[in-house]
Amino acid sequence: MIEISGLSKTFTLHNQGSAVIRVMADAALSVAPGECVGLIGASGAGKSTLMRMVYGNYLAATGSIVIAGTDITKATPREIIALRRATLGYVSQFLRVVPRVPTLEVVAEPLRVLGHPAEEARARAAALLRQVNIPERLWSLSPTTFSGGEQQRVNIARGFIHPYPALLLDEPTASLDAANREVVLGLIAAAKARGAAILGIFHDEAARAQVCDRFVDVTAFTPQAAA
Ligand SMILES: Nc1ncnc2c1ncn2[C@@H]1O[C@H](COP(=O)(O)OP(=O)(O)OP(=O)(O)O)[C@@H](O)[C@H]1O
Repeated sequence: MIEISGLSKTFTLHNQGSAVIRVMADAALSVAPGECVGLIGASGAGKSTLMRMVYGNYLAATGSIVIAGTDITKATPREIIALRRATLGYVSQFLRVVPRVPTLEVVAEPLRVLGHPAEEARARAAALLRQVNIPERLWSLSPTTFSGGEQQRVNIARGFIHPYPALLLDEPTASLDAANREVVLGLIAAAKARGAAILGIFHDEAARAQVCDRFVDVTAFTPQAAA
């Protein structure tokens, strides 16, 4: 479902004499349907950079990232948007939303843009918000004033509302208490059971041991190690 090969990345620092730094060389990994692969490696090894390339936010210098048949390194912006709508979900640590949109609508939105009727999308959003323990009195408010943990749970509800075939998770349990952490690990397990291919960064070792089937150490892709 996710096939990465020969992937390398350089950053050009335009404000520092156009210095070019190589941060990744010849990265390769694959994630099969129903599998959760955890990215590990020291701070600065390139985990976030790799995730951003898979989501299409960072350009690759060389190589390919094929997701459900589309090579995101060569896709047009329109193709990337279509892939993100239907196929490739992403749950980041932080919620970014348009101000003043109620929480229920924020969570329902991914289904709305896929053409699901408003009532169905809202019902599904309500069920997920209940599951991640966001009190109903908050659903009509914008999540911008919510606590860190509440915002993260809204983000998780939004990220799991559509059954994406491929899912990227960046620290999905970072600011959660033990009970909510278990809820999120349950959502991840359910996504795997329905066949999602999941690539994640989890600093929480117990969480990653519980949901990951295997790990890829990105240190192996740093240019020094590859040289
Ligand atoms: N936008 C950028 N411009 C220049 N260098 C960058 C940029 N983003 C990342 N880097 C560099 O790429 C390398 C990998 O960073 P990255 O954030 O991917 O590491 P990480 O493994 O996710 O670290 P952490 O666990 O601390 O989040 C680092 O040396 C970093 O300085």
